Amino acid sequence: MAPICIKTVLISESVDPRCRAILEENGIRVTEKQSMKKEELIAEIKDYDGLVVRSATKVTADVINAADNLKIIGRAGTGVDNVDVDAATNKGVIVMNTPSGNTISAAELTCALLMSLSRNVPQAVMSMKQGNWDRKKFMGAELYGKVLGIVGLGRIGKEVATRMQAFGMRTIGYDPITPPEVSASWGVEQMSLEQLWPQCDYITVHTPLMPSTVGLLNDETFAKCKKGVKVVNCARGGIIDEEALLRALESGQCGGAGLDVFIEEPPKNRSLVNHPNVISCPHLGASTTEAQARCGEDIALQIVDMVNGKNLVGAVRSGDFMKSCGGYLTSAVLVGLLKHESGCSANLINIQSLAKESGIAVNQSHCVSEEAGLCKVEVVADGHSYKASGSVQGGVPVLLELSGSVFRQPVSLTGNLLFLQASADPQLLPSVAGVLASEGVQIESFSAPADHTGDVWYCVGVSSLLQDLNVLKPLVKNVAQLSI
Ligand SMILES: NC(=O)c1ccc[n+]([C@@H]2O[C@H](COP(=O)([O-])OP(=O)(O)OC[C@H]3O[C@@H](n4cnc5c(N)ncnc54)[C@H](O)[C@@H]3O)[C@@H](O)[C@H]2O)c1
Ligand SMILES: O=C(O)[C@H](O)COP(=O)(O)O
Repeated sequence: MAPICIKTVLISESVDPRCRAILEENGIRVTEKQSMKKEELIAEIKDYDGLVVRSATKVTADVINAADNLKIIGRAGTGVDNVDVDAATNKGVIVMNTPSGNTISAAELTCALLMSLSRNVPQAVMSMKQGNWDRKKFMGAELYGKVLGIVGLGRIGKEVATRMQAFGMRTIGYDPITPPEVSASWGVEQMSLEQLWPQCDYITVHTPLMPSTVGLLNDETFAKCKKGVKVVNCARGGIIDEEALLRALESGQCGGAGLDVFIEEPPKNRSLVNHPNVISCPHLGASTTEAQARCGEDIALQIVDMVNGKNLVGAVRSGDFMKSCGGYLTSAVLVGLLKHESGCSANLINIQSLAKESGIAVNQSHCVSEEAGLCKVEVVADGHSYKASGSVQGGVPVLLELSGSVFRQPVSLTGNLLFLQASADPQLLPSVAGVLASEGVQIESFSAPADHTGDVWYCVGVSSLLQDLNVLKPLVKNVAQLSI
């Protein structure tokens, strides 16, 4: 991938000092400013190329749109629900996280809450501190032989399962993505939620917060559970509906809850926190020295790798399509087509959402090809069809064919590229070179197709993009440019 220039980074939360040190060792100026109000952040962010946050900074569309230079939002941790990823993507800002740095810590806190719920440890501690010695009130129940339902069998769900199996718990679970045979290999039997609810003595949720997981446990689903079921939420506030939980605790349908996260943090409404059968923490899942060291270090290294054009690790959405050859090629073709059509500056990160907004339908399909790794993309815009095929060679995405023109050599999709469609003419290159020179642009490479019949596509590597593509229009039938 092409390097991205990051000279200044704002760290807006308490992130491990290794993060700052690594960024500074790599020539990036770092400012740390914590607990800023929204208006302060909006005023501050204008000057920075990068922002590093944890979960408390709300990186809303207002903040992103105020950030004229912003290229990267780094989340030192897992959840990016505090970042408006759509707004960032539309503005061409990469959002990246460090999803595995705090997995063990979050899993261990979940296990601690499960154990505390079974033996009323926090309540007993409080009672002791008040001078009591109450052995009857805090009668517990063993975890051994009980059923633990795990909703969300990703990184944390898996670690919780294997730890709680050591206590003799039977672990069952549900995840729409993790295949049942995979979770079975670490001892979790998968089933539908309808089958899961009535079997569980304990339920723990480990999904992201998204429309399909909001209120997974609600009045209706609590009613399907065993009376007295105990629940843990160490994932995100709202996956267990807070009002339904309170009702279930009051009716005894829920026997206890361990909560590390809340819809509003800190919660203004303290009804759950103050309930005698609730034990809670102020979002401490990732608050260990080890997790913070990993996340702080990882996010800094990921930013440095990106700056050096080495790697794009941890990118949340842009990364998903940029990591694949098909996604890269689709984005590159779209940037070429739309760069001068859309009012907003198009780049490889935001182009797919800009295209969607412009009503351009992009269909990516995969077909089995004899040439492994070959990828073909067709973009239909304004009734014209543009087809490209490419692959990744030595880690570099290359273009092999553009709308019927098969290039003699693969064209590296890096740097500033000019695509020209014209009828084959030996005078084309000198004429184009003359126009480019008069615009102060040098030719760095030239790729011609193998077959010169009819209108064909050429690719010209240039020192910089042209201010106005119209200067080439008298010489060519079609022209597009992009910077990668
Ligand atoms: N309390 C904390 O401090 C803390 C720390 C780390 C992570 N977290 C949170 O924990 C959660 C899990 O993190 P992770 O790293 O395991 O994520 P992950 O992406 O590895 O796993 C999430 C799993 O949820 C599954 N899922 C998605 N929709 C689902 C649904 N409707 N029903 C069931 N499963 C569904 C996904 O398929 C995935 O396997 C996230 O919300 C994350 O933000 C909290
Ligand atoms: O999603 C996460 O990584 C956790 O919720 C931790 O958030 P924190 O970095 O604010 O502790």
